[in-house]
Amino acid sequence: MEELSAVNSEAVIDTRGLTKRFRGGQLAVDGLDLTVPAGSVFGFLGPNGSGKTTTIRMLMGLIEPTSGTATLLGRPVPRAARSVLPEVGALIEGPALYGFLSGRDNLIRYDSADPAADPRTRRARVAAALDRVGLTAAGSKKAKAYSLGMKQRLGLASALLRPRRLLVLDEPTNGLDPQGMREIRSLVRELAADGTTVFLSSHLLDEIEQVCTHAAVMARGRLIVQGPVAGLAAGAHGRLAVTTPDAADAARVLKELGVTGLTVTEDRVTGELPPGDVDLADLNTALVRAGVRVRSFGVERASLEDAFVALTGEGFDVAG
Ligand SMILES: Nc1ncnc2c1ncn2[C@@H]1O[C@H](COP(=O)(O)OP(=O)(O)OP(=O)(O)O)[C@@H](O)[C@H]1O
Repeated sequence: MEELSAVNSEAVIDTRGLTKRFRGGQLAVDGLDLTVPAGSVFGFLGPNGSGKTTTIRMLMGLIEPTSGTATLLGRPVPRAARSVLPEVGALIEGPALYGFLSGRDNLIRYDSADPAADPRTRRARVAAALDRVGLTAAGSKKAKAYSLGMKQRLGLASALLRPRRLLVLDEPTNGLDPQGMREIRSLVRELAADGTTVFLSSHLLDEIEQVCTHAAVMARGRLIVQGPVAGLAAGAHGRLAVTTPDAADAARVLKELGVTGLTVTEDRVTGELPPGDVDLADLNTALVRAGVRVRSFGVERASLEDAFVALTGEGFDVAG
């Protein structure tokens, strides 16, 4: 595993060798060392079946690890789950809602089931949570009349009925239309701006790039890489791209200068920059000297997808 960031002493989630082997022998999570810094929006990224939900279920004390350790907010789980989980809001596998109750009454019911929740402040906390997720106007509507995005926001509201230091969201935008996705993403950004650490799983690379400050990439139960999102993408080199009517000549010159993996179309050449320090100005000068008419010249920023492919040697090909 490649570690791109220094271990944060203020880790909100920290796991060492966390492993889950299911009874059938399936190794779902394999020796996970995960460090989620305080204040981050942390994306837990991986294709379907890579072990994300199993990890989250271990963190939330829902299933026992086979081996390894985990701490949440500095305290060991599952041992200290009782004392630590009240400070953690979680949304796992979609909210359980009563369709015949209003959004507001769903939250009241949910809060009433929490022995640690103060009934005297219940109505005010429910109103504040509805307001937080933009459901004040729809609060009296029956939940069965809610769109999927509204249901998901109501689920988030249930995680926000008391102050939380950490929110754990399992695929919070799964199944939502683009508008619903945008709403959840902007809500996540707002919550993070208020100082809550958000840990969210996703199989969508662009989602992680849009909302997360940090990410960890899982594949087949193993952690491939973790660190700041900007650093992860930088781990894959950007591709040089030249637009020119003299593409074949350009490719020949670039090849001589050590550019590899060249692709040539009618008016465009792209390729991998050679390792080490390369002055792009020298490449451009060489092209011009060779009589190549350059229309545009630059390096395309590597995406997290490029990084994933570079790290695993396989495409990020997921269903759904
Ligand atoms: N209760 C279980 N018993 C046996 N195998 C399981 C169980 N739960 C999950 N698995 C297996 O463990 C592996 C990891 O599953 P997990 O649900 O953690 O992946 P995931 O990354 O969350 O994917 P998804 O997004 O599809 O939920 C999969 O191969 C899955 O089939």
